[in-house]
Amino acid sequence: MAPTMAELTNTQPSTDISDFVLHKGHGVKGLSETGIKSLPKQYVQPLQERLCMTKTVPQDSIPVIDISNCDDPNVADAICNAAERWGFFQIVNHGVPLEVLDNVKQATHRFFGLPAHEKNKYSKRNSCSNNVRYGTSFSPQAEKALEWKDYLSLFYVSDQEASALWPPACKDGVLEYMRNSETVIKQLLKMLMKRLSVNEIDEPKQHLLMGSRRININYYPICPNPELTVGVGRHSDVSTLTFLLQDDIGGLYVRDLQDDSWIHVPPVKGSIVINVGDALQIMSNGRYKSVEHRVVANGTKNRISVPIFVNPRPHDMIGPSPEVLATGEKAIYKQLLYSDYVKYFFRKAHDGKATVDHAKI
Ligand SMILES: O=C(O)CCC(=O)C(=O)O
Ligand SMILES: [Fe+2]
Repeated sequence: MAPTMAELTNTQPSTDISDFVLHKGHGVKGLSETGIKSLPKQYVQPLQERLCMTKTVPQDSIPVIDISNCDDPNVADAICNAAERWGFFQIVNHGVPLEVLDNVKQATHRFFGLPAHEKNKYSKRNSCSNNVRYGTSFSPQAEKALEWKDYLSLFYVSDQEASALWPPACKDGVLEYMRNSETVIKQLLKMLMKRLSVNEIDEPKQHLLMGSRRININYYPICPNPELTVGVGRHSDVSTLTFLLQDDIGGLYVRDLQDDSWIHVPPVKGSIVINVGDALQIMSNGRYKSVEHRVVANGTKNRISVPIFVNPRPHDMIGPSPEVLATGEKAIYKQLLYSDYVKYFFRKAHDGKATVDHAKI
């Protein structure tokens, strides 16, 4: 049984908290549910990593784009302009049924609602596959301060593997959401690549752009002293595109490239948040922006999100597209093996744009 608040407080040695959260699999959700009243010290972030509300701009927002008519050149323009200017946008009327979005949110709550010992079957230590991983924070062994988030990360190989290995509590909802997202992901990539003079997405290009997918289900429980920590620290994604469903709580902030402020991404019913990842920034030779973002912790509400990271395959080489360089533009990024790039990202704590800077020539 989970300890009570009196048994598990800030006065406990940090090894007890780590054992409870990390090793026994209670996660920060379990910690939050003990009724803990103050933030354990290992979650206290350095000042510069907390989001200072004076650096947020409440009146600004990223574009919300209606994509019901994908063949309309104005829609493609809006998508490509947003990818260049913001690196982030929301789409509505995208064709993924509301019911599918609701089902995957329910599936997420079902998984995190399981007892710790059930979730812990999928931890790094216990999981029977590297493609299924339950964990907490981002990279606890590399971090000086932990992040207030639990997750289940699922690397998709095939429906058959997913059926055999993914947790029964969530697999159907997650698979349904993945299947339903495929058409719109292809449409978005087609529009984005056209502006880069890639007029046809043939099979090799399709593999490079979306040859592998990872889906995470994230849980950000109620946090004591949310102002002292983060849900997710500043980072950009290593994907080509990220396709993110959030619930109605809010808390995701995006860096405004023009003035360094942070902009909230408000929940819009039925919308999907799309962001450019590092792989697309590299392939576009810097034209599309993989922008830093972060999630704040919340003192009164639990939040979930479900990102699909649309990626190259691990063994693909990524670099600026030949079509982009055909005009004589100078490459600003090296050619890299995608799996090396991803390993570099996961070896360290979240650190803003350091991963993509590492790919510069
Ligand atoms: O929870 C969110 O809204 C964003 C999560 C995120 O940025 C990520 O998982 O990479
Ligand atoms: Fe992200």
